[in-house]
Amino acid sequence: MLITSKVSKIQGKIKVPGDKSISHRAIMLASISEGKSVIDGFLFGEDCLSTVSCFRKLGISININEGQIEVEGKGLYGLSEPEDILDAGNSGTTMRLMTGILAGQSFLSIITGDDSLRKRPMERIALPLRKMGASINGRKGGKLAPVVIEGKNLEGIEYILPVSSAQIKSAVLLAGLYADGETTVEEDVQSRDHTEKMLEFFGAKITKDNNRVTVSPSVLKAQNITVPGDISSAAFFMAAAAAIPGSYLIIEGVGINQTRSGIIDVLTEMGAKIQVENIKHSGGEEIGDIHIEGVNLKGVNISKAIIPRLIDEIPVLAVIAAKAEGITRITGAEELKVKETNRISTMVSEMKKVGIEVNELPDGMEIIGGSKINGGTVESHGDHRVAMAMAICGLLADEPIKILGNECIDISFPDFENILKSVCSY
Ligand SMILES: O=C(O)C1=C[C@@H](OP(=O)(O)O)[C@@H](O)[C@H](O)C1
Ligand SMILES: C=C(OP(=O)(O)O)C(=O)O
Repeated sequence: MLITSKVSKIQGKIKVPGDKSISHRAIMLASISEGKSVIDGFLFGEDCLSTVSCFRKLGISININEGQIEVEGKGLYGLSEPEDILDAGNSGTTMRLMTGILAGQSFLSIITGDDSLRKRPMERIALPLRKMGASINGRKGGKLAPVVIEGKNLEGIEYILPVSSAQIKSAVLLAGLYADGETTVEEDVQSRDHTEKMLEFFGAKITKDNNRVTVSPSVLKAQNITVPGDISSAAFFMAAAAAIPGSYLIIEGVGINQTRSGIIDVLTEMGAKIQVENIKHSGGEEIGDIHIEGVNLKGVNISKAIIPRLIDEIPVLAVIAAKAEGITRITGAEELKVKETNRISTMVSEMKKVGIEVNELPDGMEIIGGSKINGGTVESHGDHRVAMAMAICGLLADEPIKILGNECIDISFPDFENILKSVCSY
Protein backbone atom coordinates (compact mmCIF):
# COMPACT_ATOMS: atom_id res chain seq x y z
CA MET A 1 0.00 0.00 0.00
CA LEU A 2 1.17 3.54 -0.77
CA ILE A 3 -0.25 6.68 0.84
CA THR A 4 0.36 10.13 -0.55
CA SER A 5 -0.87 13.43 0.84
CA LYS A 6 -1.13 17.10 0.07
CA VAL A 7 2.14 18.93 -0.59
CA SER A 8 2.84 22.67 -0.59
CA LYS A 9 5.20 22.36 -3.54
CA ILE A 10 7.44 20.07 -5.59
CA GLN A 11 11.06 21.05 -5.77
CA GLY A 12 14.50 19.67 -6.42
CA LYS A 13 16.76 18.20 -9.06
CA ILE A 14 16.20 14.55 -9.94
CA LYS A 15 17.02 11.88 -12.48
CA VAL A 16 14.55 9.24 -13.57
CA PRO A 17 15.45 5.67 -14.57
CA GLY A 18 16.19 4.60 -18.13
CA ASP A 19 13.61 4.68 -20.88
CA LYS A 20 11.56 1.49 -20.96
CA SER A 21 10.99 1.41 -24.73
CA ILE A 22 14.68 2.01 -25.45
CA SER A 23 15.85 -0.51 -22.82
CA HIS A 24 13.75 -3.29 -24.42
CA ARG A 25 15.02 -2.46 -27.88
CA ALA A 26 18.65 -2.29 -26.71
CA ILE A 27 18.48 -5.88 -25.41
CA MET A 28 16.71 -7.10 -28.55
CA LEU A 29 18.99 -5.49 -31.12
CA ALA A 30 22.14 -6.27 -29.14
CA SER A 31 21.07 -9.95 -29.02
CA ILE A 32 20.66 -10.23 -32.81
CA SER A 33 23.71 -8.16 -33.71
CA GLU A 34 27.25 -9.44 -34.13
CA GLY A 35 29.57 -8.92 -31.17
CA LYS A 36 29.40 -7.59 -27.62
CA SER A 37 27.21 -4.57 -26.85
CA VAL A 38 27.35 -2.68 -23.57
CA ILE A 39 24.20 -0.95 -22.31
CA ASP A 40 24.34 1.82 -19.70
CA GLY A 41 21.34 3.42 -18.03
CA PHE A 42 19.18 0.29 -18.59
CA LEU A 43 15.82 0.27 -16.80
CA PHE A 44 15.81 -2.52 -14.21
CA GLY A 45 12.02 -2.63 -14.15
CA GLU A 46 10.06 -5.87 -14.37
CA ASP A 47 9.06 -5.36 -18.01
CA CYS A 48 12.61 -4.95 -19.28
CA LEU A 49 13.80 -7.81 -17.09
CA SER A 50 11.19 -9.99 -18.85
CA THR A 51 12.91 -9.14 -22.15
CA VAL A 52 16.30 -10.07 -20.64
CA SER A 53 14.96 -13.40 -19.41
CA CYS A 54 13.37 -14.24 -22.80
CA PHE A 55 16.64 -13.61 -24.67
CA ARG A 56 18.57 -15.69 -22.15
CA LYS A 57 16.15 -18.54 -22.92
CA LEU A 58 16.97 -18.04 -26.59
CA GLY A 59 20.64 -18.74 -25.81
CA ILE A 60 21.99 -15.20 -25.45
CA SER A 61 24.48 -14.46 -22.70
CA ILE A 62 23.46 -11.28 -20.87
CA ASN A 63 25.58 -10.19 -17.91
CA ILE A 64 24.56 -7.55 -15.43
CA ASN A 65 27.52 -5.81 -13.78
CA GLU A 66 26.98 -2.90 -11.42
CA GLY A 67 24.08 -1.57 -13.40
CA GLN A 68 25.75 -2.09 -16.76
CA ILE A 69 24.58 -4.80 -19.14
CA GLU A 70 26.79 -6.77 -21.50
CA VAL A 71 25.08 -8.66 -24.28
CA GLU A 72 26.99 -11.19 -26.36
CA GLY A 73 25.16 -10.83 -29.66
CA LYS A 74 25.04 -13.86 -31.90
CA GLY A 75 23.84 -12.22 -35.12
CA LEU A 76 20.46 -12.42 -36.85
CA TYR A 77 20.45 -16.22 -37.01
CA GLY A 78 22.23 -17.00 -33.72
CA LEU A 79 19.21 -17.48 -31.46
CA SER A 80 18.40 -21.06 -30.49
CA GLU A 81 15.05 -22.79 -30.00
CA PRO A 82 13.82 -22.17 -26.44
CA GLU A 83 13.23 -25.38 -24.48
CA ASP A 84 10.26 -23.90 -22.70
CA ILE A 85 7.58 -21.25 -23.09
CA LEU A 86 8.89 -17.68 -23.05
CA ASP A 87 7.28 -15.36 -20.49
CA ALA A 88 6.77 -11.69 -21.32
CA GLY A 89 5.17 -11.04 -17.90
CA ASN A 90 3.16 -7.81 -18.05
CA SER A 91 5.01 -6.40 -21.03
CA GLY A 92 3.21 -5.80 -24.33
CA THR A 93 6.42 -4.45 -25.85
CA THR A 94 8.30 -7.67 -25.06
CA MET A 95 5.62 -9.91 -26.53
CA ARG A 96 4.91 -7.94 -29.69
CA LEU A 97 8.46 -6.98 -30.67
CA MET A 98 9.84 -10.43 -29.91
CA THR A 99 7.14 -12.04 -32.03
CA GLY A 100 8.50 -10.01 -34.96
CA ILE A 101 12.02 -11.33 -34.37
CA LEU A 102 10.86 -14.91 -33.74
CA ALA A 103 8.81 -14.92 -36.96
CA GLY A 104 12.08 -15.01 -38.92
CA GLN A 105 13.75 -17.89 -37.01
CA SER A 106 13.95 -21.48 -38.14
CA PHE A 107 12.38 -22.83 -34.94
CA LEU A 108 9.19 -22.86 -32.91
CA SER A 109 8.59 -20.57 -29.98
CA ILE A 110 5.67 -19.93 -27.67
CA ILE A 111 5.36 -16.73 -25.72
CA THR A 112 2.90 -16.06 -22.91
CA GLY A 113 2.31 -13.36 -20.33
CA ASP A 114 0.43 -12.53 -17.14
CA ASP A 115 -3.37 -12.25 -16.75
CA SER A 116 -3.38 -8.73 -18.15
CA LEU A 117 -1.15 -9.44 -21.16
CA ARG A 118 -3.15 -12.57 -22.04
CA LYS A 119 -6.17 -10.30 -22.54
CA ARG A 120 -4.42 -7.78 -24.82
CA PRO A 121 -4.88 -7.95 -28.62
CA MET A 122 -2.24 -9.89 -30.54
CA GLU A 123 -4.00 -10.19 -33.88
CA ARG A 124 -2.66 -6.74 -34.71
CA ILE A 125 0.82 -8.28 -35.05
CA ALA A 126 -0.28 -11.71 -36.26
CA LEU A 127 -1.98 -10.24 -39.37
CA PRO A 128 1.04 -8.45 -40.91
CA LEU A 129 3.47 -11.18 -39.85
CA ARG A 130 1.27 -13.80 -41.54
CA LYS A 131 1.23 -11.62 -44.67
CA MET A 132 5.03 -11.88 -44.57
CA GLY A 133 4.72 -15.68 -44.51
CA ALA A 134 5.08 -16.45 -40.79
CA SER A 135 2.86 -18.91 -39.01
CA ILE A 136 1.44 -17.16 -35.95
CA ASN A 137 -1.16 -18.84 -33.77
CA GLY A 138 -2.62 -18.36 -30.36
CA ARG A 139 -5.83 -18.60 -28.41
CA LYS A 140 -8.96 -17.49 -30.28
CA GLY A 141 -7.31 -18.07 -33.65
CA GLY A 142 -4.21 -16.06 -32.79
CA LYS A 143 -6.04 -13.12 -31.24
CA LEU A 144 -4.72 -13.78 -27.73
CA ALA A 145 -1.55 -15.05 -26.06
CA PRO A 146 0.02 -17.51 -25.59
CA VAL A 147 1.32 -16.79 -29.09
CA VAL A 148 2.81 -19.70 -31.02
CA ILE A 149 5.35 -18.68 -33.63
CA GLU A 150 6.69 -21.01 -36.29
CA GLY A 151 9.52 -19.17 -37.97
CA LYS A 152 9.43 -19.23 -41.78
CA ASN A 153 11.18 -17.66 -44.76
CA LEU A 154 9.64 -14.22 -44.85
CA GLU A 155 8.78 -11.89 -47.74
CA GLY A 156 8.93 -8.11 -47.44
CA ILE A 157 5.54 -6.38 -47.42
CA GLU A 158 4.13 -2.90 -47.55
CA TYR A 159 1.79 -2.47 -44.61
CA ILE A 160 -0.46 0.38 -43.57
CA LEU A 161 -1.00 0.19 -39.83
CA PRO A 162 -4.68 0.09 -38.78
CA VAL A 163 -3.76 2.14 -35.67
CA SER A 164 -0.71 4.20 -34.77
CA SER A 165 1.28 1.75 -32.70
CA ALA A 166 5.01 1.53 -32.26
CA GLN A 167 4.64 -2.08 -31.19
CA ILE A 168 2.98 -3.15 -34.45
CA LYS A 169 5.38 -1.04 -36.51
CA SER A 170 8.38 -2.48 -34.66
CA ALA A 171 7.21 -6.11 -34.93
CA VAL A 172 6.94 -5.72 -38.72
CA LEU A 173 10.26 -3.86 -39.08
CA LEU A 174 12.11 -6.42 -36.96
CA ALA A 175 10.63 -9.26 -39.04
CA GLY A 176 11.71 -7.23 -42.09
CA LEU A 177 15.35 -7.83 -41.11
CA TYR A 178 14.75 -11.49 -42.00
CA ALA A 179 12.63 -10.96 -45.14
CA ASP A 180 13.44 -11.17 -48.82
CA GLY A 181 13.22 -7.66 -50.19
CA GLU A 182 12.15 -4.45 -48.51
CA THR A 183 9.54 -4.09 -45.78
CA THR A 184 7.64 -0.82 -45.47
CA VAL A 185 5.26 0.34 -42.76
CA GLU A 186 3.13 3.42 -42.94
CA GLU A 187 1.00 5.03 -40.24
CA ASP A 188 -1.46 7.87 -40.10
CA VAL A 189 0.01 9.60 -37.04
CA GLN A 190 3.63 8.76 -36.28
CA SER A 191 4.18 6.57 -33.21
CA ARG A 192 7.44 6.50 -31.25
CA ASP A 193 10.36 5.88 -33.60
CA HIS A 194 12.94 4.28 -31.29
CA THR A 195 13.08 1.04 -33.30
CA GLU A 196 13.93 2.71 -36.57
CA LYS A 197 16.44 5.01 -34.85
CA MET A 198 18.14 2.15 -33.04
CA LEU A 199 18.13 -0.11 -36.11
CA GLU A 200 20.02 2.63 -37.97
CA PHE A 201 22.42 2.95 -35.05
CA PHE A 202 23.15 -0.80 -35.25
CA GLY A 203 23.86 -0.44 -38.99
CA ALA A 204 20.57 -1.51 -40.60
CA LYS A 205 19.53 0.02 -43.88
CA ILE A 206 16.51 2.21 -43.07
CA THR A 207 14.80 4.83 -45.19
CA LYS A 208 12.15 7.22 -43.90
CA ASP A 209 9.67 9.39 -45.71
CA ASN A 210 7.18 11.21 -43.48
CA ASN A 211 5.25 8.47 -41.70
CA ARG A 212 6.65 5.65 -43.86
CA VAL A 213 9.65 3.59 -42.81
CA THR A 214 11.39 0.96 -44.94
CA VAL A 215 13.90 -1.61 -43.74
CA SER A 216 16.05 -3.81 -45.96
CA PRO A 217 17.56 -7.09 -44.81
CA SER A 218 20.73 -5.99 -43.01
CA VAL A 219 23.49 -7.31 -40.77
CA LEU A 220 23.54 -5.61 -37.34
CA LYS A 221 26.83 -4.79 -35.61
CA ALA A 222 27.17 -4.56 -31.80
CA GLN A 223 27.07 -1.06 -30.31
CA ASN A 224 27.42 0.60 -26.94
CA ILE A 225 24.25 2.36 -25.85
CA THR A 226 23.42 4.81 -23.10
CA VAL A 227 19.68 4.75 -22.40
CA PRO A 228 18.21 8.22 -21.67
CA GLY A 229 15.87 8.87 -18.74
CA ASP A 230 12.27 7.86 -19.45
CA ILE A 231 10.01 10.82 -20.25
CA SER A 232 7.01 8.63 -19.39
CA SER A 233 8.39 8.25 -15.84
CA ALA A 234 9.47 11.89 -15.69
CA ALA A 235 5.88 12.78 -16.66
CA PHE A 236 4.54 12.00 -13.17
CA PHE A 237 6.88 14.57 -11.61
CA MET A 238 6.50 17.04 -14.46
CA ALA A 239 2.74 16.94 -14.09
CA ALA A 240 2.85 17.30 -10.29
CA ALA A 241 5.28 20.23 -10.44
CA ALA A 242 3.29 21.90 -13.23
CA ALA A 243 0.03 21.70 -11.27
CA ILE A 244 1.31 23.09 -7.96
CA PRO A 245 2.07 26.82 -8.06
CA GLY A 246 5.38 27.65 -6.43
CA SER A 247 7.00 24.37 -7.54
CA TYR A 248 10.30 24.30 -9.41
CA LEU A 249 11.70 20.99 -10.57
CA ILE A 250 14.65 19.99 -12.75
CA ILE A 251 14.75 16.51 -14.26
CA GLU A 252 18.13 15.74 -15.76
CA GLY A 253 18.99 13.58 -18.75
CA VAL A 254 15.50 12.84 -20.06
CA GLY A 255 14.85 11.46 -23.56
CA ILE A 256 13.04 14.20 -25.48
CA ASN A 257 12.57 12.39 -28.80
CA GLN A 258 9.82 14.41 -30.52
CA THR A 259 7.65 11.29 -30.98
CA ARG A 260 7.48 11.06 -27.15
CA SER A 261 7.45 14.68 -26.01
CA GLY A 262 3.72 15.49 -26.31
CA ILE A 263 3.58 15.92 -22.52
CA ILE A 264 5.83 18.99 -22.79
CA ASP A 265 3.52 20.53 -25.40
CA VAL A 266 0.35 19.83 -23.42
CA LEU A 267 1.69 21.07 -20.07
CA THR A 268 2.93 24.20 -21.82
CA GLU A 269 -0.49 24.72 -23.40
CA MET A 270 -2.02 24.29 -19.93
CA GLY A 271 0.15 27.22 -18.84
CA ALA A 272 3.14 25.54 -17.14
CA LYS A 273 6.54 27.10 -17.71
CA ILE A 274 8.83 24.45 -19.19
CA GLN A 275 12.32 24.76 -20.59
CA VAL A 276 14.59 22.11 -21.98
CA GLU A 277 18.28 22.80 -21.51
CA ASN A 278 21.63 21.10 -22.01
CA ILE A 279 20.46 19.19 -25.11
CA LYS A 280 22.69 16.29 -26.22
CA HIS A 281 22.45 13.38 -28.65
CA SER A 282 23.26 9.74 -28.05
CA GLY A 283 22.50 6.60 -30.06
CA GLY A 284 20.22 8.59 -32.38
CA GLU A 285 18.14 9.92 -29.45
CA GLU A 286 17.85 13.48 -28.12
CA ILE A 287 18.31 14.05 -24.38
CA GLY A 288 17.86 17.18 -22.25
CA ASP A 289 17.31 18.58 -18.77
CA ILE A 290 13.67 19.57 -18.23
CA HIS A 291 12.93 22.57 -15.99
CA ILE A 292 9.32 23.01 -14.85
CA GLU A 293 7.69 25.79 -12.91
CA GLY A 294 4.22 25.29 -11.45
CA VAL A 295 1.28 27.64 -12.08
CA ASN A 296 -2.52 27.61 -11.97
CA LEU A 297 -3.22 25.45 -15.02
CA LYS A 298 -5.98 25.79 -17.62
CA GLY A 299 -7.97 22.95 -19.18
CA VAL A 300 -7.13 21.94 -22.78
CA ASN A 301 -8.28 19.67 -25.58
CA ILE A 302 -6.04 16.67 -26.19
CA SER A 303 -7.02 15.03 -29.46
CA LYS A 304 -6.05 12.28 -31.91
CA ALA A 305 -3.10 13.97 -33.62
CA ILE A 306 -1.06 14.21 -30.41
CA ILE A 307 -2.20 11.00 -28.68
CA PRO A 308 0.65 8.72 -29.86
CA ARG A 309 3.16 11.29 -28.54
CA LEU A 310 1.77 11.04 -24.99
CA ILE A 311 -0.26 7.83 -24.87
CA ASP A 312 1.26 6.57 -21.59
CA GLU A 313 1.07 9.99 -19.96
CA ILE A 314 -2.72 10.35 -20.24
CA PRO A 315 -3.52 8.89 -16.79
CA VAL A 316 -1.44 11.54 -15.00
CA LEU A 317 -2.61 14.33 -17.32
CA ALA A 318 -6.19 13.37 -16.48
CA VAL A 319 -5.42 13.71 -12.76
CA ILE A 320 -3.88 17.19 -12.95
CA ALA A 321 -6.67 18.34 -15.29
CA ALA A 322 -8.90 18.08 -12.21
CA LYS A 323 -6.96 21.00 -10.71
CA ALA A 324 -6.96 23.08 -13.90
CA GLU A 325 -9.43 25.86 -14.61
CA GLY A 326 -12.07 24.72 -17.11
CA ILE A 327 -12.68 21.46 -18.89
CA THR A 328 -10.04 19.12 -20.31
CA ARG A 329 -11.32 16.87 -23.09
CA ILE A 330 -9.28 13.87 -24.18
CA THR A 331 -10.47 12.26 -27.44
CA GLY A 332 -9.09 9.90 -30.10
CA ALA A 333 -7.51 7.83 -27.35
CA GLU A 334 -9.25 4.46 -27.91
CA GLU A 335 -5.87 2.72 -27.69
CA LEU A 336 -5.96 3.34 -23.94
CA LYS A 337 -8.58 0.58 -23.76
CA VAL A 338 -6.01 -2.11 -24.67
CA LYS A 339 -3.21 -1.24 -22.27
CA GLU A 340 -2.45 -3.06 -18.98
CA THR A 341 -6.04 -2.16 -18.08
CA ASN A 342 -8.68 -0.21 -19.96
CA ARG A 343 -7.07 3.06 -18.89
CA ILE A 344 -10.15 5.11 -19.77
CA SER A 345 -12.57 3.26 -17.52
CA THR A 346 -9.99 2.49 -14.83
CA MET A 347 -8.91 6.11 -14.48
CA VAL A 348 -12.50 7.38 -14.59
CA SER A 349 -13.56 4.98 -11.83
CA GLU A 350 -10.55 5.69 -9.58
CA MET A 351 -10.76 9.47 -10.06
CA LYS A 352 -14.47 9.41 -9.24
CA LYS A 353 -13.70 7.59 -5.98
CA VAL A 354 -11.87 10.72 -4.74
CA GLY A 355 -14.55 13.13 -5.89
CA ILE A 356 -13.17 14.26 -9.25
CA GLU A 357 -15.86 15.16 -11.78
CA VAL A 358 -15.00 13.14 -14.85
CA ASN A 359 -17.09 11.67 -17.67
CA GLU A 360 -16.10 8.65 -19.69
CA LEU A 361 -16.26 9.17 -23.47
CA PRO A 362 -16.16 6.39 -26.09
CA ASP A 363 -12.63 7.44 -27.06
CA GLY A 364 -11.38 9.30 -24.02
CA MET A 365 -12.71 11.32 -21.11
CA GLU A 366 -13.74 14.78 -20.04
CA ILE A 367 -12.46 16.17 -16.76
CA ILE A 368 -14.21 19.08 -15.11
CA GLY A 369 -11.43 21.20 -13.70
CA GLY A 370 -11.43 22.95 -10.36
CA SER A 371 -13.07 20.09 -8.52
CA LYS A 372 -12.17 19.47 -4.93
CA ILE A 373 -10.16 16.27 -4.59
CA ASN A 374 -11.08 14.26 -1.49
CA GLY A 375 -9.01 11.63 0.20
CA GLY A 376 -9.88 7.97 0.00
CA THR A 377 -8.78 4.54 -1.08
CA VAL A 378 -8.17 3.70 -4.73
CA GLU A 379 -6.89 0.65 -6.60
CA SER A 380 -4.18 0.24 -9.21
CA HIS A 381 -5.95 -2.74 -10.85
CA GLY A 382 -2.39 -4.01 -11.44
CA ASP A 383 -1.66 -1.10 -13.79
CA HIS A 384 1.59 0.70 -12.97
CA ARG A 385 0.60 3.96 -14.69
CA VAL A 386 -2.74 4.06 -12.83
CA ALA A 387 -0.94 3.48 -9.49
CA MET A 388 1.53 6.33 -10.11
CA ALA A 389 -1.11 8.70 -11.50
CA MET A 390 -3.24 8.17 -8.38
CA ALA A 391 -0.16 8.69 -6.17
CA ILE A 392 0.24 12.11 -7.82
CA CYS A 393 -3.47 12.69 -7.23
CA GLY A 394 -2.82 12.34 -3.47
CA LEU A 395 -0.38 15.29 -3.62
CA LEU A 396 -3.26 17.47 -4.85
CA ALA A 397 -6.00 16.09 -2.58
CA ASP A 398 -7.39 17.59 0.62
CA GLU A 399 -6.96 14.34 2.55
CA PRO A 400 -4.48 11.46 1.99
CA ILE A 401 -5.08 8.95 -0.80
CA LYS A 402 -4.29 5.29 -0.18
CA ILE A 403 -3.30 3.34 -3.30
CA LEU A 404 -3.85 -0.40 -3.09
CA GLY A 405 -1.82 -2.69 -5.34
CA ASN A 406 1.08 -0.26 -5.70
CA GLU A 407 3.63 -3.07 -6.13
CA CYS A 408 2.94 -2.99 -9.88
CA ILE A 409 4.90 0.28 -9.98
CA ASP A 410 8.03 -1.95 -10.21
CA ILE A 411 6.98 -2.80 -13.76
CA SER A 412 8.34 0.50 -15.04
CA PHE A 413 9.64 2.58 -12.13
CA PRO A 414 11.06 0.68 -9.14
CA ASP A 415 12.42 3.82 -7.42
CA PHE A 416 9.24 5.89 -7.84
CA GLU A 417 8.37 6.25 -4.13
CA ASN A 418 11.86 7.34 -3.05
CA ILE A 419 12.19 9.90 -5.81
CA LEU A 420 8.70 11.17 -5.03
CA LYS A 421 9.57 11.61 -1.33
CA SER A 422 12.73 13.51 -2.28
CA VAL A 423 10.81 16.27 -4.13
CA CYS A 424 7.80 16.78 -1.86
CA SER A 425 7.66 19.78 0.50
CA TYR A 426 4.80 19.79 2.99
O1 LIG B 1 6.81 0.44 -28.49
C1 LIG B 1 6.81 0.71 -27.28
O2 LIG B 1 7.85 0.63 -26.57
C2 LIG B 1 5.55 1.15 -26.67
C3 LIG B 1 4.52 1.57 -27.47
C4 LIG B 1 3.22 2.02 -26.96
O3 LIG B 1 2.27 1.00 -27.19
P1 LIG B 1 1.49 0.81 -28.61
O4 LIG B 1 2.46 0.51 -29.65
O5 LIG B 1 0.55 -0.33 -28.36
O6 LIG B 1 0.79 2.11 -28.81
C5 LIG B 1 3.26 2.36 -25.49
O7 LIG B 1 1.97 2.50 -24.98
C6 LIG B 1 4.02 1.32 -24.69
O8 LIG B 1 4.13 1.71 -23.35
C7 LIG B 1 5.44 1.15 -25.21
C1 LIG C 1 1.46 0.20 -22.20
C2 LIG C 1 2.63 0.05 -21.58
O1 LIG C 1 3.55 -0.91 -21.81
P1 LIG C 1 3.44 -2.29 -22.63
O2 LIG C 1 2.50 -2.07 -23.79
O3 LIG C 1 4.84 -2.61 -23.05
O4 LIG C 1 2.91 -3.33 -21.67
C3 LIG C 1 3.05 1.06 -20.58
O5 LIG C 1 4.19 0.97 -20.10
O6 LIG C 1 2.29 1.97 -20.22
